[in-house]
Amino acid sequence: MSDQPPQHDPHEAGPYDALLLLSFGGPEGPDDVVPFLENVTRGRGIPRERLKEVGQHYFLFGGVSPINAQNRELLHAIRKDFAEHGLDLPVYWGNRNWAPYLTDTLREISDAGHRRVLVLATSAYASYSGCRQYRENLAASLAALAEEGRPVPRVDKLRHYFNHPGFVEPMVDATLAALAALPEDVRAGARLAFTTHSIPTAAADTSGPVPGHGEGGAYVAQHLDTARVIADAVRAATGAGLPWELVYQSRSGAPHIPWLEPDICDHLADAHAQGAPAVVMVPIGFVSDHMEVKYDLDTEAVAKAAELGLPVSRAATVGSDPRFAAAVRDLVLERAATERGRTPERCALGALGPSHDICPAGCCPARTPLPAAAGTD
Ligand SMILES: CC1=C(CCC(=O)O)c2cc3nc(cc4[nH]c(cc5[nH]c(cc1n2)c(C)c5CCC(=O)O)c(CCC(=O)O)c4C)C(CCC(=O)O)=C3C
Ligand SMILES: [Fe+2]
Repeated sequence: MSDQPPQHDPHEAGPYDALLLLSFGGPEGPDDVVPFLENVTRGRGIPRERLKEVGQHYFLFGGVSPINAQNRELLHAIRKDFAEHGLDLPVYWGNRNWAPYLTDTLREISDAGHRRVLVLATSAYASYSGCRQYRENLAASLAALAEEGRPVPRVDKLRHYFNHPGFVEPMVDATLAALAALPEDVRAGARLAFTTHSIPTAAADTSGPVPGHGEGGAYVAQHLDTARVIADAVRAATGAGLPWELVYQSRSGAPHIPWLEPDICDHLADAHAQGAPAVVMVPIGFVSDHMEVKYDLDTEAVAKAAELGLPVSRAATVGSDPRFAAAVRDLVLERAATERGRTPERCALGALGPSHDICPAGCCPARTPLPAAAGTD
């Protein structure tokens, strides 16, 4: 037991002097699509055919990804929450792959005199793509600042928040709403399909330590933990224990490289063949209803379901839910307290417990090692 009070000081973000919302970025018009895809795929060996196809997904939506508007809303929600709770911490926004670019935002942060920056990535789980790649981009941008002779702020990254109640509870409500949107006669037998981005199995197997489960596998273990919490809450709310499964979407690698399966579309076909009357798709792997949700689920998977004659509905992601904004404040205050040498309470649902604050050495390695900020290596 600690002799310190478990609460965090509700107004104290020190030693931090800024929060940076770090996201993926997306195109905002037809002319942006190709340069955006070039930014995303530089050096990643994605087949040309796949790129053409993904470009078409964006063109179908006028060349506009919803992700930037969603991040502007999240930024607004976080600033509003901080202001309402007397937390005086400036919040900035930068992206890995589109304007506002991370390097430009960090330059602004440095020029404003900030020296300790906490980073909230719009990715809730471990994995190379969801964590280290963001840290590599941070390191590259900080190196650019050093090159320009600017003061380089120290950056830390908030822990993975997949199991924070402020992330999970909005998804429980969204799942219940999606269930209610199904025709009444198929609701009772509906299946829950929790979806996330597929990644290469090699990346999944090295995605970081899992408490009590050994060295790798955090990506799948964390998703299963969140899925189970939501499924249990849905059972508690409806009295019906619906069958559920974790499935994958948005695979992009060459066919001979194994990626996590089953794909959502194959899952819909299997569920239908097994007599499932309906499926609720719950995209727990994503923070907002961006293109992977709007195209891969709402367009492609919905078309597949229509072809099968299988009723489906899709749960909303957390987006800018005030509970998520409050969770961000909680995570900031928690980490700030930890940095000040306190032992704050660390909120987490599920069986895995709160994730590590600092990524351990060798965590979610890249195929080609690059410098990474905000971690042990
Ligand atoms: C785990 C994960 C997340 C979730 C965590 C997080 O959110 O970070 C995520 C999010 C996103 N992925 C996105 C877009 C893309 N991802 C691609 C490619 C890839 N993603 C991967 C993984 C992930 N991706 C991987 C292993 C690749 C293969 C190439 C490589 O090894 O790096 C490609 C290239 C074309 C293609 O092949 O699909 C695009 C265009 C957008 C923006 C959507 C919008 O514009 O609204 C978002 C939020
Ligand atoms: Fe992606």
